[in-house]
Amino acid sequence: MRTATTALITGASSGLGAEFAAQLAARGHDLVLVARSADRLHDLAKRLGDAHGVTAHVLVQDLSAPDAARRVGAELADRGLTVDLLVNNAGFGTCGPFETIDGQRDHDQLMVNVVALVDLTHELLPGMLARGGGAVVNVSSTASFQPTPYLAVYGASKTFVLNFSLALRQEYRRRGIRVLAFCPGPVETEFFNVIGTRKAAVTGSFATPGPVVRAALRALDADRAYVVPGLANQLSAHLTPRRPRTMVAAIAERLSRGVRDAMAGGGADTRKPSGERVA
Ligand SMILES: NC(=O)C1=CN([C@@H]2O[C@H](COP(=O)(O)OP(=O)(O)OC[C@H]3O[C@@H](n4cnc5c(N)ncnc54)[C@H](OP(=O)(O)O)[C@@H]3O)[C@@H](O)[C@H]2O)C=CC1
Ligand SMILES: N[C@@H](C=O)C(=O)O
Repeated sequence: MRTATTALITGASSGLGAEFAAQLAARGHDLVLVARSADRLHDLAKRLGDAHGVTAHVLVQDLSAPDAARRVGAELADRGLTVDLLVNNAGFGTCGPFETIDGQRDHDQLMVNVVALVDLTHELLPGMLARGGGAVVNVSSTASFQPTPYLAVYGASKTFVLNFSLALRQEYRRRGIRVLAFCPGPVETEFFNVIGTRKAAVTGSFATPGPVVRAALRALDADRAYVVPGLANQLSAHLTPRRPRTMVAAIAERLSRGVRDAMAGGGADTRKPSGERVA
């Protein structure tokens, strides 16, 4: 008899995704862990299986591939797995003046942050509806609430994720499906190594993954539409949309010049994380 519910988490090999996996395992969910880094996923699956007695499956997939979600769906079917909670977390950013960013890298960013997220929802939502319930957590960002000069494609990808999630929630809220847009501000993860500078965190204040993911799961439990962890992040998320859009974009450009300068050789701040924080 099937008792545990299963959560599929993309980008589970590090950062927020690994933290979602740990907190969901502690709640008793079986897991499907998706990312490219096979060794990290297998280590995490073993660790969480040993610690919490859950079953953690590993599914190695590059989500920038055009048929990534179809491959994930086919692999789940082969293994006889169904998914009750989809956490679309995998993602990365690019930054700097637009013309300095590699076009293929931006293309791949949209494939992972946007296309794979929509495609995986297409793969898994029909099964949730057929079984009478389920949930989707889409990882957006505080970058979703305004234009983000020098992170133009990244911010726009997260605006897509926010609005897609809010729309989907309205479509499915009476059919047993919860949809949450999770909009964290800067969090200490490998995100800033990948993007190339800690200056990409324009506020300069970092949270740690534990409390931020706890806030997401509390919001999911409460069936909230979206959540912005941290008071300062909430204030900026809720105040900026009330100003003229062009003014917000102009202010954002001034505040983000550190990102531009860092990518021109100004140097990244490489401070290490310490303690647990919700920025
Ligand atoms: N850290 C922050 O300040 C914030 C992050 N976010 C969002 O949180 C999410 C998680 O990022 P975070 O944990 O911070 O960063 P990390 O860099 O620590 O984790 C990113 C995860 O995404 C996976 N990933 C990246 N590219 C691909 C790919 N092509 N195919 C499959 N998986 C991929 C990585 O796995 P692998 O390399 O093994 O494939 C990794 O597991 C992202 O969507 C990010 O935009 C939102 C707001 C703030
Ligand atoms: N929200 C963070 C990333 O998405 C940031 O502000 O850097």
